[in-house]
Amino acid sequence: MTTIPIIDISPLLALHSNNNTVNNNKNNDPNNVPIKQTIQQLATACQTHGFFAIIHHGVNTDILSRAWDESQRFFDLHPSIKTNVGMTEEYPYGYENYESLGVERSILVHDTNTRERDGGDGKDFARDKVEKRMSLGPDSKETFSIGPMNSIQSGMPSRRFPQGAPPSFDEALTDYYAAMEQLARTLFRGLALALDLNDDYFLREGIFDEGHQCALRILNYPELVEHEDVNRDEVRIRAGAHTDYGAMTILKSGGPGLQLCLTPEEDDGATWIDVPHMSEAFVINLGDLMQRWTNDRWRSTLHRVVAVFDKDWDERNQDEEGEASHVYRSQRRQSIAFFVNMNGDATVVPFETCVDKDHPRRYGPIKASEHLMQRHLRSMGKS
Ligand SMILES: O=C(O)CCC(=O)C(=O)O
Ligand SMILES: [Fe+2]
Repeated sequence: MTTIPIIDISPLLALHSNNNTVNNNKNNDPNNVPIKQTIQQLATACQTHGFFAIIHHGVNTDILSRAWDESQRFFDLHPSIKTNVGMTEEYPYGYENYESLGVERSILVHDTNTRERDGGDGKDFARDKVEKRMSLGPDSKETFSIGPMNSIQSGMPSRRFPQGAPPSFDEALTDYYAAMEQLARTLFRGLALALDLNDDYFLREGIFDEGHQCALRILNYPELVEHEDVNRDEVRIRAGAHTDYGAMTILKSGGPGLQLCLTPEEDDGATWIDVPHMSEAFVINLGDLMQRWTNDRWRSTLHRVVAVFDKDWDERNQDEEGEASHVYRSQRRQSIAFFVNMNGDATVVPFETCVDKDHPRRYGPIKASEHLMQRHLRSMGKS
């Protein structure tokens, strides 16, 4: 299959009624025909590519458009406002600016504290530095993330929003986060049934409850402009190839560019296929934790974001006769990723339904938070 399936998840929404339990109502019965079809489509998609698009998901369009518009406005703010909640070791959210050259690495972490510590002169120095790095583009992307609402149960730090950004930004992200939590619960019911488990398997206390560690990240890929003399056969990377760490990711993207890898490794022979952009859909991809949990039956697939160029005129670059030359323009791209992570203390051991004599257990038990930490350290080259 050279594209990802589009799955209508409306039959799953009914599974959510009546205090999250499946009752005898026909629409809520996992054996009814539309639900069975959806479950079958999910099982096939998770096993083939670990990627699928969902439609008829029931997410309120006002929540979507507010989060979208507020994100765009946020990224248009002055760097000194955007960077005032920086990502640090104790606060793994906030603002980051990456260089996307195959490997993602943070090139900018400045927060208010750094500036305050720098004293009077330091303020200007820090701002200068921020702006220099911001103008490093074109191969850059910037992100802002928030963690769970419930810091006590999740054990994660309380949310921080940048001073100077409007309260409507905080509200829009908070509402979007809540809508994604609900969508994650709906999807979890479908995924559990696709694994022959009880529909509330993932939603049990201590596994995915108020103490989960989901993270919401808004992303901005600035516009890229290149001149005709650049080698057009070379792929321009906007987000380097990676797999996501957690259970799954719910992605809303604003344009083409996302690709998934059909081969397990990114090497010279790697085959990349485009994930089609559909404005009304979310793209779901499974993460490493789900691959481990399913004993490698389901896939956490390597993906990346590349620049898609259109030929355009360069009005700024006219010759003596006033003739403009060509440039190649890749539009600014925005996306919102919701990383679905379990409760930190949830123990993950391959499901019984994924282990048999032909598929012996490949992994021992691990706590979800320990798995995330291992993945994080590996990405930083520390393990
Ligand atoms: O921006 C996108 O479309 C994908 C982002 C992504 O894969 C990620 O943040 O993990
Ligand atoms: Fe990703």
